Amino acid sequence: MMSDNIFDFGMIGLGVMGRNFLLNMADNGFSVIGFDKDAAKNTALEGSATPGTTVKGVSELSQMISLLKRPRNVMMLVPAGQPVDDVIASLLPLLEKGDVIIDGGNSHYTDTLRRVKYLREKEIHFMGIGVSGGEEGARRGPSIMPGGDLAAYENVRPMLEAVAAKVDGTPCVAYLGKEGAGHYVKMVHNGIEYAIMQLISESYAILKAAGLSNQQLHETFKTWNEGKLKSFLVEITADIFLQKDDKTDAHLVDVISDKAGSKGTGKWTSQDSMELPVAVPVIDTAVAMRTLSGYKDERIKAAALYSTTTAAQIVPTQELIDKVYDGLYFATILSYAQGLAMLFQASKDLQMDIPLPEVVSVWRGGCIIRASLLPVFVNAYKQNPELSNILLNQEVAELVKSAEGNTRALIAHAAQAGIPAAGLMSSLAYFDAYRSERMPTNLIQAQRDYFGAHTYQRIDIPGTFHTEWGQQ
Ligand SMILES: NC(=O)C1=CN([C@@H]2O[C@H](COP(=O)(O)OP(=O)(O)OC[C@H]3O[C@@H](n4cnc5c(N)ncnc54)[C@H](OP(=O)(O)O)[C@@H]3O)[C@@H](O)[C@H]2O)C=CC1
Ligand SMILES: O=C(CO)[C@H](O)[C@H](O)COP(=O)(O)O
Repeated sequence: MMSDNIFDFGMIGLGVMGRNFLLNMADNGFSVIGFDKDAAKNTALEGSATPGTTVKGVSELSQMISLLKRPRNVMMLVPAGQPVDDVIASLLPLLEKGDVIIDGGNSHYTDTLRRVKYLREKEIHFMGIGVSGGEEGARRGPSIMPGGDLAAYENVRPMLEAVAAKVDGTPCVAYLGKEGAGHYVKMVHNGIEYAIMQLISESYAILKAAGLSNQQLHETFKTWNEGKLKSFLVEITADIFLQKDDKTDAHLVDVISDKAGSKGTGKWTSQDSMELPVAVPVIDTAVAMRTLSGYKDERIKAAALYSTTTAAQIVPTQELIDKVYDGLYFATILSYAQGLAMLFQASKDLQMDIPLPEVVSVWRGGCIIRASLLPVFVNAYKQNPELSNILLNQEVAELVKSAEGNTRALIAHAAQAGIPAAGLMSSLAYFDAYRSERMPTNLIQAQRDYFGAHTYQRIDIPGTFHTEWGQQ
């Protein structure tokens, strides 16, 4: 017979992430128990456990809680929103003061702030933790972004460090700030994820228009993944081009609908960037392009109405591939720059104390946006932990400048050929604005004052001014 209080860790929600995270914990020597109301998921959990590990699945929440060691560590990996509140409500009568609840899903940080306050009053520790790496990451080593209750973090830290991805022996987990910080960092991680995915899809469009076959696209991305673009997203893109459809003779990528889905984190990043405000136009563009992808019926009509009459200058294939390589590299750096600038500002404005050196270190392994660029950013923050934008770091500047010429040529090519490349274009437009000592926004100030008496400042005399425009 099983004795009481034998399990180290409990999981609620045994879907893609919960099941794999729990199996990962078990492989690392922890005794784990999972709850899912769907009995089939409990059976599947136990059935996929590594022999010799201690894994149990139950269909009664109270049973799971009664079998946990005290103080209890309970994590949930359920859909964001109401399900998280429902789980908390069902846990409260079963838990005791000092127990720990962890929300590992993609919750909005404002929900996390609310839940932290609510549970603090009940003397229950609550942590919002971002988990990234998808199914494989959860199983073999995710990147983990904890925030909130520091005492609770110290309690679960050995477990999180054991299951996290490792880079050079260092676990990809660190305390990333107060209250909602873990979920804030994960939200911005996903914003950057959206941006890079958009940029890769534009690169694909340009190369496909130049006549590259799926085999050639595979080889190109595979080669890129051996160089400066080495990253998880480039690696899986190379694989995708090889995948054959099991229903037709086609490559799978060619029969997938071009309407892209989303669950909300990219949109939240854009929304919150505007609240701060911080400019993240590549992320905004990525969100907008997913939205536009949904206008399928209208796009079919517009394609007939506006069939392109533009013709790009013919560029030899290898030359074009090199331009796309640099353009994608340039725009990828710009995507990280915008997301990290947002975290810098949010950390201060929302009093979250997000340590950017730790954020980029945690992103080096396990997560969807892991890339060989991350150590460069780690160095940048080592030199200056208060760096407001990584574009101001000398090493980053050299990398950006090395790719700038080809990026401009690539964007000119895309514009001439009528290939949508809004993310790439937006990255260059941001770069050109960011490196402008004087922007043309003096004219906007003049217009605002002209029609609305909104006043303006001068470059030569301090103070605030208004002019009765046109009365000369
Ligand atoms: N999939 C991914 O790549 C990643 C997902 N995430 C986030 O992790 C979380 C979980 O995602 P994922 O595992 O993919 O989702 P799944 O849909 O695969 O699994 C969700 C699980 O939550 C359970 N559940 C839903 N509502 C409730 C509820 N009210 N009470 C108890 N259990 C509930 C479901 O149970 P049942 O089906 O039996 O109702 C299911 O087992 C989400 O927040 C997601 O955004 C984070 C990183 C990566
Ligand atoms: O968090 C994740 C990866 O980091 C999830 O896979 C998330 O669902 C991706 O976002 P979306 O579904 O909106 O594309």
